[in-house]
Amino acid sequence: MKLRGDAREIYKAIRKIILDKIKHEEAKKLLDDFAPTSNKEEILRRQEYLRKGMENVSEEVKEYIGKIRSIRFRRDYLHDRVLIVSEEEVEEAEKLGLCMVSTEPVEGYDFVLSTIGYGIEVELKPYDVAPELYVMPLWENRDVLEALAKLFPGGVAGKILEALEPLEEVMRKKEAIERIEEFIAEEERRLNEAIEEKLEKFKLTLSGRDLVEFLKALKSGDVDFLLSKFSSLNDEILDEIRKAEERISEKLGVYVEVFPREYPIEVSPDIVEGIRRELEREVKIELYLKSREIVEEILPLLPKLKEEIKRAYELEFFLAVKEFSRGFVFPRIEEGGIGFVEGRNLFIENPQPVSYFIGKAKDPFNGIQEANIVVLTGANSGGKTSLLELTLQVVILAHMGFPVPAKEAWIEPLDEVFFFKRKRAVYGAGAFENSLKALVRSLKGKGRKLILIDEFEAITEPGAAVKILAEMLRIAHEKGFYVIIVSHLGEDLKKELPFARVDGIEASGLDENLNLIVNRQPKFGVIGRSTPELIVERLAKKGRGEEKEILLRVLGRFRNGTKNEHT
Ligand SMILES: Nc1ncnc2c1ncn2[C@@H]1O[C@H](COP(=O)(O)OP(=O)(O)OP(=O)(O)O)[C@@H](O)[C@H]1O
Repeated sequence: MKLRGDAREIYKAIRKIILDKIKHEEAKKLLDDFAPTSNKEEILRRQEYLRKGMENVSEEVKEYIGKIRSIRFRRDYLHDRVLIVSEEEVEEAEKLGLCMVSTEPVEGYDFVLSTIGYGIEVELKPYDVAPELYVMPLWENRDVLEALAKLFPGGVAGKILEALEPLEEVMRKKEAIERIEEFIAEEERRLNEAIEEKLEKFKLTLSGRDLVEFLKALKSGDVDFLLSKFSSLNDEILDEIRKAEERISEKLGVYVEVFPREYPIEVSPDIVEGIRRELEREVKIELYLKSREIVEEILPLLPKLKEEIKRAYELEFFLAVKEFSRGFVFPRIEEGGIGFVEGRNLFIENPQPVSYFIGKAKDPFNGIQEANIVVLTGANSGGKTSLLELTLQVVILAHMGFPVPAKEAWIEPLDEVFFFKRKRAVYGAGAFENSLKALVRSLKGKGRKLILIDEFEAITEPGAAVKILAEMLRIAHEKGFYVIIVSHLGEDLKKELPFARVDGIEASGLDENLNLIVNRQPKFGVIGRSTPELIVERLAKKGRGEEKEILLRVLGRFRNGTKNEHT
């Protein structure tokens, strides 16, 4: 279905309301598949799809959907390994583009892979040469897998999580190695403090008798005795160092000798760096080997994982549609015009529900004049424009295959929908000419059309407007188009077009806050008065001083005028 004139704006506004309820771009994209269509079967197919989708989705999944992200697997060039192959295999190996390829052993790599017996034996397959490229993105997105496992119990995400479990230990090591400087610095400080304390104590506990013996030994040159006095201290220091190293090793998962055996204890950055590099190398190999084991289990599950992520986005989409269309109804798709019962304008907060139809008078409109051309008249600010918009909302959503904001609705599939918004009252030839052209264009050709026009007369004088509109509406009538036109010229148009129905929205007065009391529900077949006197009255009551006087005089003219009409 084609959207003409300002109808596209309404479509965009509806889309925005729906899209604002969706977080993920991937889920937002699903709405693109719901562009309005004139194809009845397609509309029904979409209705069925949405009906089922909304039925099966519940609020509880929201929490998990929020955690879903697409998991991207990237082909990286890995600089930590070299692949040694035979001359014949070089081309194939290089094509993999995963790491350095050589026909002979080369120095400077953390580990060596080979098809010809130099290092770790591999086949020339990407998942053999670089299994981490498959495994690591999954490991890094465990939260996504966990959310998917909750959304689809028994699915592949849960299986992948299980397969990843053996990685836990090596990943813990890897993380610890990244913090090795921090661990060592902390232990170094602790050690120095502990030793300092021991030295302090040692000095304090040297008794007078010890001192006498010490001096005696010094005199006699008894070195062994002297050293024995310090050896217990030395043992204690060594013990502290060992304990500190044990604590570090526990964190790293391998034993490392970090500290020099002398006081004060100070580890040079070079040594830390050396230890780190060595540990990293070990962990890389371990990670490679573990990944290789895991990748075999995981590879066959990846296509299904992609599907699960897609389904999660679909759930998010269904959830948004469900939220958007709470209290809505799927319209019946049938011939004979457009109608809705208790329609609620999406752009108005807490709207008064309005029922309306054009074309055939189906239940509950039985007995009301049927017409393809309807003139909507009535009170200023009564809700005429809003009713045109509501009609558009219902029509557009119905053609999207969506539920519509009403209790009941039916729609004849249309080829084109035109909406001509009220243009500012500019009497310039340009505005008039353009609007006229647009209106004429809408009447051209054939097809099932709905044309909504908001106060065309605002841009020309009423006399001319009646002539133009009467003739145009007659053409629309002859062509079987549906037209709803908002106009204050109801009386004149009714005379010219007996086949048209004129409906009216009425204001019955002002409430205590001087707001217009309007029944937004049009009365069928009744010309609605535009009640400008109520606006004058409102301003008169609100006004002050001379302004008030002027307005009261104008109001008086209305009252007298009315009296005169009756007498
Ligand atoms: N069904 C409704 N429920 C509640 N408020 C409504 C409803 N329809 C319209 N309104 C409110 O009434 C006001 C006037 O609506 P609208 O512009 O549609 O009136 P109008 O008849 O086209 O006015 P005008 O004669 O000035 O062109 C708006 O603020 C709108 O939000």
